[in-house]
This record gives sequence, C-alpha cells and structure tokens, in this order.
Amino acid sequence: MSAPSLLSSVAVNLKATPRYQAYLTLQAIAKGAYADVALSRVLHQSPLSAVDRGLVTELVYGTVRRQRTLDVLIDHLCRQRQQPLNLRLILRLGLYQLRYLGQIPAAAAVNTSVELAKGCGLTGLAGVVNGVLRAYLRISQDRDPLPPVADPLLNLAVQESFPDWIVQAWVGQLDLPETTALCQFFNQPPTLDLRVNSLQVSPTEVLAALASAKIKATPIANLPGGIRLGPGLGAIAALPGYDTGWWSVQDAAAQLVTHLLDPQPGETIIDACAAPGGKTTHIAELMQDRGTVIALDRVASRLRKLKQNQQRLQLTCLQAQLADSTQVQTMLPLADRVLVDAPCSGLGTLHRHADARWRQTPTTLAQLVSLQSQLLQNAATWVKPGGIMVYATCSLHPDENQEQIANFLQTHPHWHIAPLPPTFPRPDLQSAQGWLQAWPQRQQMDGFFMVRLQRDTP
Ligand SMILES: C[S@@+](CC[C@H](N)C(=O)[O-])C[C@H]1O[C@@H](n2cnc3c(N)ncnc32)[C@H](O)[C@@H]1O
Repeated sequence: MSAPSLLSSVAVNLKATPRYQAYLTLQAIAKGAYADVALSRVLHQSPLSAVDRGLVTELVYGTVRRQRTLDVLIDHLCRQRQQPLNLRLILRLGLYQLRYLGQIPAAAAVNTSVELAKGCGLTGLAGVVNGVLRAYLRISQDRDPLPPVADPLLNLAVQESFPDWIVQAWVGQLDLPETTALCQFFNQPPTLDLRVNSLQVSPTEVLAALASAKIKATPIANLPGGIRLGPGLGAIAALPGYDTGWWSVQDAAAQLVTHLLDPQPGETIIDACAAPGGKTTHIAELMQDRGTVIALDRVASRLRKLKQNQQRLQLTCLQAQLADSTQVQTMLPLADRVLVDAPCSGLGTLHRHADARWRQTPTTLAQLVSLQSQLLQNAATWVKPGGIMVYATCSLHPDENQEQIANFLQTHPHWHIAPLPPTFPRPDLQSAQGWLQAWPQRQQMDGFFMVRLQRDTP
C-alpha cells in the first residue's frame, strides 16, 4: 500500500470508532451546541453499530457531566498549563473512561486516547496524553488522584462536578449528605416514565403490550396511569402503543402537576406555557376531552410539536395559540383554571440534560425569575373569582419557587394557597406552607415545585 492510501485508511478507521465520534460531538458542544442536538447529529451521520452508539452516548454525556472533576484532574496531572482545546477534550475522554467506566480496560482507554491524539493532528502531544493517563493510573494505585478541597461544599462540587452556586442553593435547603445524594442522582442516566392515555386504553393493556415486546415496565405507586421503564430503550417512537396514542412520555413528577390542577370535564382551562404539550394533553385527558383547553406558547416550532402530540393522542378539545403570556389579556375567556408551567432553570432535571448545569448561571436564573413573575402576574388576570391557578417549575432553586410564590402572595392579597384536591395522589409532598416539592433523591422522580393557588371569591 502506498503511503497516502495507508494514511487515508488509518483516517477512515479512526472515523469509524466510537471515541472519534464522541470527540467530534464534544468539539461541537465546546463551540456552543446543545449536547443532545450535537449527539443526535453525529449519530445520524455515522454508521456505528447499536453497541457503539451506546458507547458514544455514554462517553459524551458522561464527559460533559463530569467536566469539572476531569478538568481539576487535568490541571493537577498535566505539567503543561495551557493545553489546546482539542488536547483537553481528548484528556477528558481518556480520564472519564479510567475514572468512571470500569468495564473498559485501562490499557484500552490509554491506547485509544493516544491513537486519537495522533489521528486528530496532535501527534506531537500524544506523549502528553500518554503521560497524563499513566500518571492517573499510577497514583490511583495508592489514593484518589483527585486532590481534596478543605471546604466541604466546594469539595462536593468538585467531586460530583457541579458549579459552586448550584450546590450552594441546595445546601441552603438540604444537609450535606442529602445534597451529595442529590448530586449523585443527577450523575446517573435517567429512567423513563409513561403516562397512559386513559381515553384510549388501560394501564393493564399498555403493560401487556410492553411485556410482549420484552420491555421491562412497572406501574408507578400512587400515580394513576403512570408506568416506569428502565434506561437505554432506544427510539421511543418504536415502542408499542406510541403511534396509536396509547401513552405519552412524561416523568412522574410532571404528571403530578396536572393532578394538582384537577381539571374537570366541561371547564375552560388556559395553559400559559403549553408547548410541547405534555401537561396540556394530560389536562384534556383528565377532562374526558370535553370542555375547552387554550394552549398558549410564544415559540411556533414548539407549538407545532404540541399539535402533533394532540393528533397522535386523538384529543379534540385543545386550541393552540401563538402568544406571549406576559402580555395577552383581552382575547381570552375567563378561565376556571390556569396552569403556569413556567420556563425555568431546569435544576430539577439535570440528569436529563448533561450540559444544563454549565449553561445556567446566576445571571440566567435572575432573568428567568423576572419572566416567571411577569407570567404569574398576567396569568392571574385570566382566572375567574374562586378559580384555581397552578404554578410549577422543574427547578430546585428557591428563587424560582417558594420565593416567587411568597412575592406573588404578598403583592396579590386576593389570592391564597388552596387545599389539595381530595383525590391528589401524593399529599406527602406538601410542605407546611402548602406548596409541594419533589426531590429526586427522596422520591426517585424529577425535581419539581408546584403550588395550587386560588383567587378569592368577592
Ligand atoms: C417548561 S416549558 C413548558 C412545558 C409544557 N408545559 C409541557 O408540559 O410539555 C416552558 C414553555 O414556556 C414557553 N414560554 C416562555 N416564555 C413564554 C411567554 N412569555 N409566553 C408564552 N410561552 C412562553 C417556552 O416556549 C416553553 O415552551
């Protein structure tokens, strides 16, 4: 074989490896792409086997989640202070395998990382990759190579790879062992919950269809129509009952929000932040598809997804409208109930979005708190006297939750926190103040805050 064709065959082989595909994805994320979008784009273009695709997914999400820990290790083990970004990406990938993927032999992790460096134009730095990874292995025979930090909170943030400000927000509400358990929950791959469409089918029928497709599924305790599946199921749309609208994917905590709203057949309901329709469609199902559900959202592409879900679930009582819910007033009827499932930091769903912990900052949080407050104030004007408004976030930050509601109640004297509906399935989540909070490390579900507010009758 001539030199150029030998080179090109090496390049082709490298491109066919999961580690190269993971490296490409990490490059895209480093340039600003969302992790899930970058990963699905790379997987879409690559001809990898199902097993290799699983490895790419693990490498990408794991390396992104553990980025802070890995960077502290790199800074500690690498004599070269300023590394080019591509070298750092390869070091993160290699160290991630050594530290977290016990099933990959250490020699394979080191050798493939060195080959990756050579194949990606970093031949001159392949020795650095080899040196750092071997130093990690050598030190780890005696002790953890990750240097401890004296402050327990900062140590936790480094050990579990979270920004300090997020851990600080949790330590203000939980003790250190529980905060550690919460961080560890968010570093695991998520499970998947279904919500059975009671207008189409029973949970027993869905469980039977999943069992016949050899998919492990169990009913969720104290959640009517909730079913939990294991992780790593592949394409959701290929599961039995998806096309026929038998179920929706929705975490147990998100399902509880609509039970808290407790919509009744024939009522008028407004969903202020509706797309892609997880809760709107649940509202229509609980109303037996009778009445009016007005589904507002300000993003047209997300509203299109809501309409697709509506069609798949064969629901007719929904009307989707493009609107800014901080502004819109006159075109709406007075509602029996309003849902404000607010845009939020997502600090309760960090296990589902590997890069979210690095995207949110105290500044983005403050912007969201202001938007949530405007949404609550405007949506409150849509509610009939005596009517209900449920406010919910998938955040575990007090500024978006209990502080937000305390401010609302202070500035809206004709509103109060209402008692739970008699059939609400998880009264144990209610706090002494009346709002509800699901904590992942306690309830094994997404982190959510929800509160049922009522407008006084005159
Ligand atoms: C948490 S998501 C809603 C999820 C949805 N309720 C579900 O269960 O599928 C928040 C939504 O609020 C929308 N949004 C943000 N600002 C808005 C505004 N000013 N008016 C209306 N919708 C808004 C976003 O486009 C996003 O779809």
